[in-house]
Amino acid sequence: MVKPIFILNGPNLNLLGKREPEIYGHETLDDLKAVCEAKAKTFGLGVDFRQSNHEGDLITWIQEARENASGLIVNAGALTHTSVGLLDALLAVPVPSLEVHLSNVFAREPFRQHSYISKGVEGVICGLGPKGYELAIEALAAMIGEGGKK
Ligand SMILES: O=C(O)[C@]1(O)C[C@H](CCCOc2ccccc2)[C@@H](O)[C@H](O)C1
Repeated sequence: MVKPIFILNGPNLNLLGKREPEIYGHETLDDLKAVCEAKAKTFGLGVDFRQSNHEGDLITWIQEARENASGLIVNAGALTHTSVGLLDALLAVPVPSLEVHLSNVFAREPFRQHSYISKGVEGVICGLGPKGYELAIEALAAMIGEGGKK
C-alpha cells in the first residue's frame, strides 16, 4: 500500500474563500481539499490534508511525514517567511517535498519574496491558485514513481 501524500497548510489558510478573494480566490479550504483528493486519486494516491495556525503542529506533522508519507506538499502561509524551525524539519524529510503558494509571492510585498523553507524542498510552485496544488500532486506522483527518495 502506497503511503498518502501529506498536504500541510499553515496559518490563516482556514480563511480561504472568506476574505481577500482577489488575492486567494473564492475556493474554501474544503474546496481545495476536494480538488487535491480528486487529483491524487487519478494517480492512485491518497491525501492526508491538514491545516494549522500553529508552527509546532506543522513541525510535528512534517516529522510525521518522514515515516508516514510518500511525498509532502507544504503551504506554510506566513511561516514561509519566518520559520527556521520548518526548514530544519523539512531538511530531515527523506521523501519528495514541494512548496506551494496560491498567490504569486514575487509580485507582492518584498517580505513575501523570501522563503526560509525553499532550501528544504525540491521545488516551488506559486501564483496558480488551486491549480498549483494539482500540479504539485502531478509532480510528486512522477517523483514517487521514479523511486521517491530525496
Ligand atoms: O499565497 C499563499 O499561498 C501564501 O502562502 C498565503 C499566506 C496567507 C495565508 C492565507 O491568509 C488569508 C488571509 C485572509 C483571507 C484568506 C487567506 C501568505 O502569508 C503567504 O505570503 C503566501
